[in-house]
Amino acid sequence: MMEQKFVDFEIGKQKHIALVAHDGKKAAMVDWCDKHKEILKNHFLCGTGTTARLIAERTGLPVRAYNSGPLGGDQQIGAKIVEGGIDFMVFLWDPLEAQPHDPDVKALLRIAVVYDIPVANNLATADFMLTSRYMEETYSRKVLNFTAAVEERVEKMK
Ligand SMILES: O=C(CO)COP(=O)(O)O
Repeated sequence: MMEQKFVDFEIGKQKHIALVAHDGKKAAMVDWCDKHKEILKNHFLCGTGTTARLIAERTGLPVRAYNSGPLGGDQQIGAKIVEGGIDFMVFLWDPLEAQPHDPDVKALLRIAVVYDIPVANNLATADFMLTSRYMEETYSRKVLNFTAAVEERVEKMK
């Protein structure tokens, strides 16, 4: 039997949301979280170190804090996406400021696409996502079947 190229991963009704913002976007992120805290409180929240702390302090919501972005926080969140522990992300990256950890930023954005998780990179998209009917439902995201992909690659490399 031909192996499926993609497999379904379910995003539950309760989302595992990563919140990440560059310095120039932190105020906007904190304001946005405060404005939407009645919705956000129904989900599991996490974020890069500084962003998570600022959101938790302003809103009173529990936000699991990973390392600060430039110190590996983006990579930790990327790893969690790979493991299936994060399935929704608001990442307000700053288009007007160079980042020392730009490769990590790119890697996180890339892995979010690979794992087909909803990602907002600006407030308008974040608003659309948060008011989507899928916030109240489960959603089936499509992820490349890595078992089949590895099998195929191993056969090819032999
Ligand atoms: O740099 C970041 C994302 O790339 C954010 O990290 P902090 O939330 O620790 O500032």
